[in-house]
Parts: sequence; structure tokens; C-alpha cells
Amino acid sequence: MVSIQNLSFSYRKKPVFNGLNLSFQAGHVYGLLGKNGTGKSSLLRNIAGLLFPQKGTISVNGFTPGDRLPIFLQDVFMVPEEFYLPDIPVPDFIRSYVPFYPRFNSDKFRDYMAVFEIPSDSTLQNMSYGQKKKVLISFALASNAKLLLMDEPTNGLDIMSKSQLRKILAQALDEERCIIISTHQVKDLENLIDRITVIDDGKILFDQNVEDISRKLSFRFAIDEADLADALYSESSLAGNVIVTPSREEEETRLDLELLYKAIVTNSSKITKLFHP
Ligand SMILES: Nc1ncnc2c1ncn2[C@@H]1O[C@H](COP(=O)(O)OP(=O)(O)OP(=O)(O)O)[C@@H](O)[C@H]1O
Repeated sequence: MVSIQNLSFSYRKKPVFNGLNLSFQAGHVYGLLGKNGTGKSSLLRNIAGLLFPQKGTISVNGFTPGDRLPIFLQDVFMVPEEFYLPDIPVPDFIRSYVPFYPRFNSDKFRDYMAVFEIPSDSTLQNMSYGQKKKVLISFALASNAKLLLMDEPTNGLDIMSKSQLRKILAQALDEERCIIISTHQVKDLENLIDRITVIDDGKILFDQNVEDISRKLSFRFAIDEADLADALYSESSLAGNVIVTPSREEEETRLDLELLYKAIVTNSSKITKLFHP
């Protein structure tokens, strides 16, 4: 659905990407991870056609985002970290924005709002940041856009709302849809993301399916000193040393995204070798 080839992008004085290659397929939820300032938001904005590459190409459903053709825009929805919504009643907001999304589904919008426990006839003016975000996310999903770009969607959501969001996103995913989520709050989206892409210093540090990660890596307590010494990453906790280590045969452990991320950024060469022997 999204194909990025040889992308170079910089702000006036700040190079962000130089020759980035990456693709995103329909039917998946991608977790885009990376340190502050590595370019996650800039990448999402390039994909949405809000920023333009200096070199290279981006193709989304066969369109070049920077052309901003209406037929492209109706199939892409970006939920940015910071956003503005007008101080108007929700029904007026819907009436104003629905014409841009011909496949918008009002019933689904009401369903998502109900899951988030926000009355569909309320007013944006009286809402908190988190409540407005829920309206925007409900709109994004109900738009039926094939590509959903979400920048830190769980920021500002309370604990219950985070699980409501996971539920809604899981419901909204189908084979035609691709959801790319940039986040630091990996725990919030565990069990939802099915491919992890880590960007570091403008490059792809890691890009693997959760299934392959679970097959190749194990997340557990160290058995003894030797086990600890062999680990790709370790962290002490009250219950013992937690480690990320290559899986032994037929060993199945629960993927811990936070530990995985730490292992990737601290020991990327060994992890890369494990996935690309
Ligand atoms: N409008 C801008 N003008 C100039 N430089 C910018 C602008 N926006 C971002 N940058 C710089 O570009 C780099 C990438 O920023 P970006 O916001 O894409 O990173 P990020 O990975 O999303 O960061 P975070 O995790 O903190 O949200 C950073 O070094 C940042 O300082």
C-alpha cells in the first residue's frame, strides 16, 4: 500500500532521511518506534502528503502523496499528536468534514463514540483534549480511509480509553486497511501491532513481523549467570533478571515490546544478525 524508495527529506537546516527504503502492506498494524527526534512524525507527514521529499519517491495506493489529489486524500487519514478541532457541536463537525470522505460510515462513527462513552450529540467546545482525541479517532476510523496514520494515539487517553482504543482498532482492521502507529507507549498497543519498525538516525534499524520476533526471541527471567551472560539484553527487576535472548527450540514466551525495543537500540548488530543470518 505504501512504498518508499530512496527517500531524502530535510528541514531547512536539519537532514532527517537520506535514502530511506520502506514499505507498508494492507492488512497490518505497524508500530513505528524510535527515539525522540528520529523522524517518525516527519515520515508520517511525508506519507500523508503534508511534507514533500527532496529526493526519492513515495507511492500510496499508486498515488504520489505530495500531489494531494482528492482521490488520494479520501483514502488517507492522519491523526496527529497535536490537532485542532473547531468549537462546534459534533453533528456539525461531522456534516462539515464528511464530504471529504465519501465512504464515511455514520453508524460506525456512533458505535466508536459509544465505545469511548462520548455522546454523539455533544459539543467539541466543552471537551477535554482526551475527549476531542476520541472524537477524531472515531472519525478517522469511520472515514473508511484505507491508510490510517496515527501519531502517539494513546497520549492523553486514560487507562480505560487505551483498552477501548485497542478494541476499536482491532475491529477496524481488515485486509484492505493499513494502520501505521508511531508511539513511545508500546505497552499501550501490545497485542495489536503485528509488525515493528524501528527508525534510528534516519535509518531503519529493525523491521520484522511479531510472529517472526516471537519465534526467534524469548522474553523471560534468566535461569543462571551463563543464561544472563548470553542475553541480548537484560534488566534487573524485583523478581530477578529479565532477559531478551534467542529462543531455544519450541520455546514460546510472551513478546514484551518494551524489552524488545531496548534490546534493539542497545544491541542492534546482534539482533540484526539473528534476523538476517
Ligand atoms: N518544523 C520543523 N522545522 C525544523 N526541524 C524540525 C521540524 N519538525 C521537526 N524537526 C526536526 O526534525 C527531526 C525529526 O523530528 P520528528 O518530529 O519527525 O521526530 P519524531 O521521531 O517524531 O520525534 P518524537 O518522538 O519526539 O515525536 C528532529 O530533529 C526535529 O528537531
